[in-house]
Amino acid sequence: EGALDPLVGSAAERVVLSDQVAAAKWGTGSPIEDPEREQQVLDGVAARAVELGLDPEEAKRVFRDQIEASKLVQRGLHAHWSAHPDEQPTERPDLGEIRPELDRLGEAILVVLRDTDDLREGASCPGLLVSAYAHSAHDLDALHQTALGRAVPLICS
Ligand SMILES: C=C(O[C@@H]1C=C(C(=O)O)C=C[C@H]1O)C(=O)O
Repeated sequence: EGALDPLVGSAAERVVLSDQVAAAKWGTGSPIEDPEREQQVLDGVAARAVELGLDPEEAKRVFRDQIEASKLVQRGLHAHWSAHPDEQPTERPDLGEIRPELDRLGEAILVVLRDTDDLREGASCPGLLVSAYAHSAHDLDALHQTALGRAVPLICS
């Protein structure tokens, strides 16, 4: 497995978990975008980055992309479900149970960001990133591949 596979794999897990977020919000009138929760996520990321010895601004930049990727999935699924009512979710997951899972994935992403700090500055990073993307995207449909592409462009610093 390549050196960036764990990092891109965790970003892919976050993108896939966003399906549950989309289902939690579907039919409730809750907007996909929740700026207050985004700010909480980013504040938590910055604080944890400092503890881990990561540049908090860099960590926040990476997580702004994770958030955009999640909203891309949610918007894509809501559009799909509007057009294909037979594929709408039949159960509504509890957002309050999904967000702690997003937080756990966020922690995993921060730890692997720290573990790959030197590697991500090196000349080999773009090649490793493409290879990790290919491995993770293999199992994803087009929407989730697009979202994963949105999630990882700032990984090589
Ligand atoms: C994932 C959610 O949807 C959006 C994306 C967020 C994220 O990726 O962390 C946070 C808030 C929302 O703007 C959510 O509401 O939890």
